[in-house]
Amino acid sequence: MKNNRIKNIEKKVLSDNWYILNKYTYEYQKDDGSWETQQREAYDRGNGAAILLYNKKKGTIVLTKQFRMPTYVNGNEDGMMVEVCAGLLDGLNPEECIKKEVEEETGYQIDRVRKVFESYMSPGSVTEILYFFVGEYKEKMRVNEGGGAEDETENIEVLELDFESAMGMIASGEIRDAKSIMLLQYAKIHQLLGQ
Ligand SMILES: Nc1nc2c(ncn2[C@@H]2O[C@H](COP(=O)(O)OP(=O)(O)O[C@H]3O[C@H](CO)[C@@H](O)[C@H](O)[C@@H]3O)[C@@H](O)[C@H]2O)c(=O)[nH]1
Ligand SMILES: [Mg+2]
Repeated sequence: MKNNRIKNIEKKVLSDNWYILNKYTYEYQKDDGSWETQQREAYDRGNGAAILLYNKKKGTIVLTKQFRMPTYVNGNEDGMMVEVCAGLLDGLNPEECIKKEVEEETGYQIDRVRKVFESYMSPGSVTEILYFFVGEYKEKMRVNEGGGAEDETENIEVLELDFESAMGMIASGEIRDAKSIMLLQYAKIHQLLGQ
């Protein structure tokens, strides 16, 4: 940490039930040189990785569909979310993590992935940085049905969609998950699936 305008950082754990909610109190030096005390809560659930699985020949991509409680309590009618495959690092490096998640959630065993960018997803409240990948899948790489890890009570449906229909689902509001929109737009801009 290298910001001379921040000092005396104190951390108080507000909740450590599943992930950790911390309250930070610190002094911040304003433009006029004076110091003020600030407080910010930061939810720490670790970092994550996400991937767009695509098949250039077929013009298709693989997405997941699952119930997301935080969206259900905030206007998402049935709580179901269509998302790219993603998961928390859980001690692995981003590349190892995403390959493991791809196999667990979608059933594909892929050997090559390419990192395309990284992003803080909600910098005002969540500590998480997310690493973004793209990777090609082929039918012969399917080793199981996917669906998510049993011990994590994940119930994930695997969707194989035409790339252009998925782009249409952003416009229609059927896809409204930030990491998924970012990767789909990356694929469009860089013509990953051709024109
Ligand atoms: N019991 C319990 N289980 C939980 C809780 N929160 C999460 N879990 C379980 O932990 C699993 C974590 O699954 P991952 O696949 O590793 O993570 P993810 O939830 O898919 O995370 C991805 O999407 C997030 C939301 O967009 C991203 O924030 C994250 O970086 C990653 O990309 C969840 O599916 C769920 O089963 C909780 O509070 N209690
Ligand atoms: Mg996941």
